[in-house]
This record gives sequence, C-alpha cells and structure tokens, in this order.
Amino acid sequence: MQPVITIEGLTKTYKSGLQALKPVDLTIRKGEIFALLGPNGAGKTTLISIVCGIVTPTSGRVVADGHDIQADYRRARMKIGLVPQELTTDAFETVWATVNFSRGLFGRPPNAAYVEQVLRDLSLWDKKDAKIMTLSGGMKRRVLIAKALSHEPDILFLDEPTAGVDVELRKDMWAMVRRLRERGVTIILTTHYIEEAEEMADRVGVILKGELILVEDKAELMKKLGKKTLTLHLQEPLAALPPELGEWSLELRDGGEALDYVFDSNADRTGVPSLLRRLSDLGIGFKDLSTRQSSLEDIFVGLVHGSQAEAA
Ligand SMILES: Nc1ncnc2c1ncn2[C@@H]1O[C@H](COP(=O)(O)OP(=O)(O)OP(=O)(O)O)[C@@H](O)[C@H]1O
Repeated sequence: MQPVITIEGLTKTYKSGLQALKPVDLTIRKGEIFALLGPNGAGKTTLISIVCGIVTPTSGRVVADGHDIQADYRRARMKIGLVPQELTTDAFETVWATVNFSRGLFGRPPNAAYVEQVLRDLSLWDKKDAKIMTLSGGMKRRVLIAKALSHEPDILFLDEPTAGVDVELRKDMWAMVRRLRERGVTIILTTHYIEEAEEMADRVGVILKGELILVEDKAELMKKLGKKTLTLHLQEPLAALPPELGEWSLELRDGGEALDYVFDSNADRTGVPSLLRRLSDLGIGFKDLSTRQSSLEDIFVGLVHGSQAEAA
C-alpha cells in the first residue's frame, strides 16, 4: 500500500530536558484509519504536532504526501487538516465566517458549495449564522472539525476527538470519520480510549513514554496477542483450588462458584480438553460455560504491565 506519511528517526526533547519522543519510525498508508493509542503524557500530541508543523522536532524527518514538513512546509501543510485537542475558537465569529476564513488561510479560493457540504455533514448547517460563543461544547467541537476540513485536506489528524464528548456525538464522529475515509481521506487519530481504536482503526500504534512500542493491523493484533478466557460456572462452590489442577493457571472467583481459565486460542494445545477431563475425574461439575475473546483493552493492559516490568 502507498505511504502517505513517512516518519524517520523523529525525536523531541523539550527545553525542560524532557524527552517526549524517542526515535520514532512510522509509515502511514494512504486511505487508512490509524489510531495512535497511549496513556496521558505518552507523546501522542507531540508526535502529531510535529507532523502538523506546530512543534519543531529535535531530529528526524517527516514527509507528508511527498513534501518534507520542514523544507516544504506550506505544501505539506496544505495536505493536512488538524482537529486539535483544545477548543480554540473565534468566539465572536459566526460558524460560516470562521470556516471560510480557515479555508482562505490555506490560500484556497472560496467555495461556498464545499463549505456548505462540510457543515451539512457535521449537522452544523442550521447553525451557520450562529456566533461560536453561543454554541454548546459538542457543537464547538464540530466547528473545529469543519475548520480542519475547510481546505480539503487529504490527511486528517484528530487529537483525542471524543475526549469528554457525549455518546451521541462520539457515534456521529465515528460515522463522519468513516465517510471521510470512503472519500479517500487518510485519518490519524490519537486516543486513550481503547474502545475507540477497536471500533475505528485499521491499524493501531501503541506509544508509551515517547516510544512507539508496537504497530500492527488491528485484526492481526487481536489475533496474535488475543487470549481467551474460559469461565466455568460450577455446580458446587469450591473452597480452594485442588492441587490436582495445579498445571493450569486457574482463578476461582464469585465465592468459588466460577472458575476462570485464560488460554492462548492460537496454541496447538489450549489445555481446555485436558482441563475438562481432569475436572470430570475429580467429580467437579459445572452448570454452564462460556468463553470470551480478549479485547484490545486486555492486550493494552498486558503491554503496559510488560513494559513497566521491563523498566523495573
Ligand atoms: N511544551 C512543552 N514543554 C515541555 N514539556 C512538554 C511540552 N508539551 C508536552 N510536554 C511533555 O511531553 C510529554 C508528552 O506530552 P504529549 O502531550 O505529547 O502527550 P500525550 O500522549 O498527547 O498526552 P495526553 O493524552 O495527555 O494529551 C509529557 O510529559 C508532557 O508533559
């Protein structure tokens, strides 16, 4: 697949001495939705701010749609729309004026039909003459997206697009992101909501303490690292795990009424049939059983713990 952004050896050390990015290498593919996932302070905003030309890198190189973001800043920036995390809006302007003004900043000629379509897509059309300060927080956020799309960018960055927004707006945003992707726009979003990455992304990058520790197709990531949990609801509660079950990593919960077994669903031997046989031999019966695939959240928590254990 064709790359649309190439990041090579990118680092950032702020004046305070804090190294916000260790050398980062990353290629974003044309037309994909890429989720950059990481906890607060991991370096997500720093990374996208560099690509969008707001923060100067300490070293490394970024090429966006064929243009070096430093040597050829204007042309690179023309290709990019950024929806920032913070609500920075021109309070006294109308929605219509502010979105058209943004378009003009990028040297694009006026195009009322295009701007109208953007506002309609974002359910902002009936607010076009409203002053921004009169809008709700959710509406202001939609205005930020409209501004970012005003100059018809091919690449859209969304920094924590749904932080603090209600469920309805979140769903609207996801739908809008999908529509943009259908039109060929490449989308990079940062999030610390696993649910968002799981729902939206084609690929996921996990960033921790300035280091991109993993980049993977979402489906592949879940398949490769995904574990399953088998839960057995026992007929009689167990006070403790019998030593005969020592070879399986089991956990008793719900007052001994439920038994959890975490296994690798891709392994040749999952240990499930032998566990069921052993339970039967021991006369431990169960009323019901269920299995659950690990979510991206389980995987993420596992990675964070793994990396903390390494650092310790
Ligand atoms: N202008 C700055 N000067 C000094 N340190 C900064 C500056 N901006 C960010 N940092 C620090 O760099 C690190 C990475 O911050 P960044 O905002 O990139 O993280 P993030 O992953 O986007 O987090 P969040 O989800 O909280 O936005 C943090 O430790 C932060 O305090």
